[in-house]
Amino acid sequence: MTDASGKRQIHFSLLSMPTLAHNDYGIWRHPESQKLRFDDPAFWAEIARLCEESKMDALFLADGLGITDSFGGSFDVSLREGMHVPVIDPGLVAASVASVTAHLGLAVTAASTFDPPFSHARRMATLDHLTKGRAGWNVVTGFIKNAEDNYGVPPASSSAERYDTTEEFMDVAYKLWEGSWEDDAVVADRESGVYIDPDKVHRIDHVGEHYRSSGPALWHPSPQRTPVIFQAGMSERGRLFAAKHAEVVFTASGSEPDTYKALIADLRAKAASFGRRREDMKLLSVAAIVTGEDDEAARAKLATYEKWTRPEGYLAHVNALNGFNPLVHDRSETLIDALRTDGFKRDDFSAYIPSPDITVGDYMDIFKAVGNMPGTFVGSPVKVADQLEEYLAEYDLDGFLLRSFLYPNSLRDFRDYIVPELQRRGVYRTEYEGTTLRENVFGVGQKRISERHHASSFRLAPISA
Ligand SMILES: Cc1cc2nc3c(=O)[nH]c(=O)nc-3n(C[C@H](O)[C@H](O)[C@H](O)COP(=O)(O)O)c2cc1C
Repeated sequence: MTDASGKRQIHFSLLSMPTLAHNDYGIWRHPESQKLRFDDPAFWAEIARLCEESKMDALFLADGLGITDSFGGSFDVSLREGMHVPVIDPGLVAASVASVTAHLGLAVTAASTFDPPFSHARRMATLDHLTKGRAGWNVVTGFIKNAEDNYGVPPASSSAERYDTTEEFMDVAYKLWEGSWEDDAVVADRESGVYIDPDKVHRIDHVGEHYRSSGPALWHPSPQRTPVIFQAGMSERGRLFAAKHAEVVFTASGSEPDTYKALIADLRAKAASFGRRREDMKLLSVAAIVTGEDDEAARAKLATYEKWTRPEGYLAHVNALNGFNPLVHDRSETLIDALRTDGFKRDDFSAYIPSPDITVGDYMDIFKAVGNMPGTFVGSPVKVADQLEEYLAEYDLDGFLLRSFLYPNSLRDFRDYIVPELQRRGVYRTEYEGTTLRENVFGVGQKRISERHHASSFRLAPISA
């Protein structure tokens, strides 16, 4: 999106998780950290308000439905580090901040693998109602073995198979959101006493390979109907899925520049092959900002974050995503050799591995010096704003999914230092444009999913804006 002067507008959402440690391992021990309160609604109210005061598109909440046993086949590292455990239900956390915010989108991660589409579609519609159109859904297919065991679902034979099943899950959900109730089904006519016009509510009668659902949807259409779809597919199949379904795609900026550029170009090309336009899909890159009054203040903050960081959590987290365990290799081995020994193909390590040319030891050290992690911007507001603008232009991105090191201080720094600087440059909103999440991502008037999106093929009739 550009403003009247044609400047590329930057989008931000906060990447968080209702757990102790997500992308901030060990920093909960910082004397000013409030992260131990991750189960306190007052904590989330403060975080949500800070996001809204910073005019972010959304608070994005990650989730995982099992404990990872990344290292050594036990839960010990995850438990010791509080790495995504305990984790409370992000959908309920999102609902708890609905009434303390008025503009902020609330994007919730939910896996397609464990719940039937009907109950998921109902929960998202409820969130969209409670927020008056600010719900988002981060579609994940679930990759944690313990989650499959918890839910008693048979393990998928491959990630591609999970995506295939998820395709059908999406269609059932779209049918329920878009194709069950007509816009004017609720008449609420006091005179006749009729609340719903029965002719305007329809069964969906879905019978597929994996799911059956008759409908009608049990809920009336919410402001956005389909929530804004977020997704982070990185594999070939995952990118194809993102290109078809995602309205906001976020990518981890962990690769070599050329690989990362190719990944972004590929996502855009794949989206075009589904008949979607450049502006129909926003691409965000995961980033972290450490800032203060000047460079020196920012560096001093970074030093305290690094003092408290525990790399074990990062290593276990990344391992859970990419399956690579550096601890079984010699520190002097080059990363590319280690990856090849472990059976990785070049394509597999595009996302979470900064450069295959470094050694295994260098790789592990990145997670100690968190300031050196890819996508980390450290410095004065002017320096960081320069870097953010350059980064977006260089990689053809639309914005950032921000990690926060120190809760809530890093968010206050973003609000107080970076937001005014970007606004001064005319590249960041000073007020929310619309009332729904989709409008704030795509522009006023775009409450409903685009007619170029696959979901719209399930619509019953022309929909009033
Ligand atoms: C920033 C970011 C956040 C993610 N959050 C979650 C999450 O909360 N839950 C989850 O199961 N997967 C999450 N993922 C994993 C992705 O959904 C996806 O599985 C991963 O990027 C690998 O892509 P692939 O499935 O195409 O192999 C996240 C990925 C990224 C880059």
